[in-house]
Amino acid sequence: MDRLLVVDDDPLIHTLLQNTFTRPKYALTSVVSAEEGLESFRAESPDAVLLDVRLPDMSGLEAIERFTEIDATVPIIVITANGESDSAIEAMKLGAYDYLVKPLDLKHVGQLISSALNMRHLMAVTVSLGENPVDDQQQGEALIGNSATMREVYKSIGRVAPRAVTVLLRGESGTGKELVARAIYQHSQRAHRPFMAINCAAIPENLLESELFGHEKGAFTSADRLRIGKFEQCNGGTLFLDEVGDMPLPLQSKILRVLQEQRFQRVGGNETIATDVRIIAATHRDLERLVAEETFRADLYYRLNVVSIVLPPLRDRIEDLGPLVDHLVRRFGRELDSEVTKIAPDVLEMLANYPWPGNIRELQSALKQAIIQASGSILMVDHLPETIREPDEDHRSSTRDRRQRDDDELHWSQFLAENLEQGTTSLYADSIEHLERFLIRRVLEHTGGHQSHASEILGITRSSLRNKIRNLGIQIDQVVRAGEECDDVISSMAAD
Ligand SMILES: Nc1ncnc2c1ncn2[C@@H]1O[C@H](COP(=O)(O)OP(=O)(O)OP(=O)(O)O)[C@@H](O)[C@H]1O
Repeated sequence: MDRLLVVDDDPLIHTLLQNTFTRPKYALTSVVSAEEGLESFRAESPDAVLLDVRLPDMSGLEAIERFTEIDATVPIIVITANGESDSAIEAMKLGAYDYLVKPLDLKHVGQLISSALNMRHLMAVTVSLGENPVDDQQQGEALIGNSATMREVYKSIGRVAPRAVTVLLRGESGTGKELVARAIYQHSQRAHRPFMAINCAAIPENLLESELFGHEKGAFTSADRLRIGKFEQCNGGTLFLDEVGDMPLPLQSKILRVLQEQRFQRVGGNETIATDVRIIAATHRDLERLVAEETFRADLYYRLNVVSIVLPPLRDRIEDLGPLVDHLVRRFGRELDSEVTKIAPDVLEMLANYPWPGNIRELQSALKQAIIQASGSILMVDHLPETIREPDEDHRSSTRDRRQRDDDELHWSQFLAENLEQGTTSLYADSIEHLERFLIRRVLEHTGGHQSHASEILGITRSSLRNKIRNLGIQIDQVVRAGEECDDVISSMAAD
């Protein structure tokens, strides 16, 4: 149940909202003054606040400051009268989540409350690491998995979270990048400030710029009022830029400037605005390739890639499948009110043979479908979706294809053709270097960037691996640095 606090001296607003946001989904508390609102805020820790800017005992702006002093992670939606857009903007500069104009449009109110609650959920629901929760009723979310690569991920989270550095999360879709971003935020010194997320691939280019940086009134045809963007609103907090590889080039320059100078201008504005936002970026894209194709700025890539964490695909940490399945079956069993409590042994075997291109998100969906199909307490192979039981040729050959793709990464034919064409006299040495770069990148990917583990697999010393990484100009080594080496990098970044 989500707890909403409404602070407004207008009884009609209370009646309207009380009739709309009802139990069991919402618990709504209504008060008529700022002081009462503050008291209830302290006592009941609501998930979102609707706050009138005109209150009898305190200005709306002062009230926002007082609320955020108590807890800046609770979204505040400001209610204004028509013609009070200036106070609404000031409120947003102070960190209000958004604003509504009276008379209230209930559909809009509902949308705004739902997105504010989503944001609150990202901040407030704790992400624990490497847990295999036995307590079915436990609140919060967990990054499940104790494989070596996931343990490296947890260590990296612990190392980067408290430092004032930008972090790049890499990994296929559904591998848990958003969960990791939240874990970093929750373990950071900014945990008591806002966390906001924006999916750069989901918003059209022109809107994305406004969403991030805001716009001045009249900046473009539909800009009928000034808008505060996420960089201004999230001041002091953490901004999660999901799918950063999909960000259009012009915006990449603006992001680079914020990263370098912590300054930006609203769209259509001249004023330079200072902000203090920690960025956590994520992508499933091959940024190196995008840089080579000139669709991603190399300078932004270097700036983002200093500290990065690679989330391994599920098929490369199949030892985590058992605990994940246990966790998800318990969770969905509970949510779907199902009797299923166990899984037949051949189910796990079948799941382990599937390549999971959609990773954990796909596993969740497959298990949910299976639980819906199941009638007794045991989940059987027949309950699994057909795509898992009888993967088509694409999926069956996925492992083979993956190997093939990796081999393709070497681009042997192209590499040889180009070199022969150029009349090279160092083909042997160049080919070995080409192969070495591929090999080391591949192994580092496998170990989640862990160099000691990679040197063990390669059968070379750690210092030899380090030299090769340096000489070959491999960036992937920044994935997760082992031990004190990582700390050195992070400390120097922190000082940056
Ligand atoms: N290690 C994990 N343990 C438990 N659940 C996980 C784990 N990793 C991911 N999940 C769950 O899988 C789903 C997808 O995770 P998430 O959204 O973090 O992935 P993502 O890498 O950000 O995906 P995308 O690139 O598509 O945005 C979420 O519901 C998340 O809670």
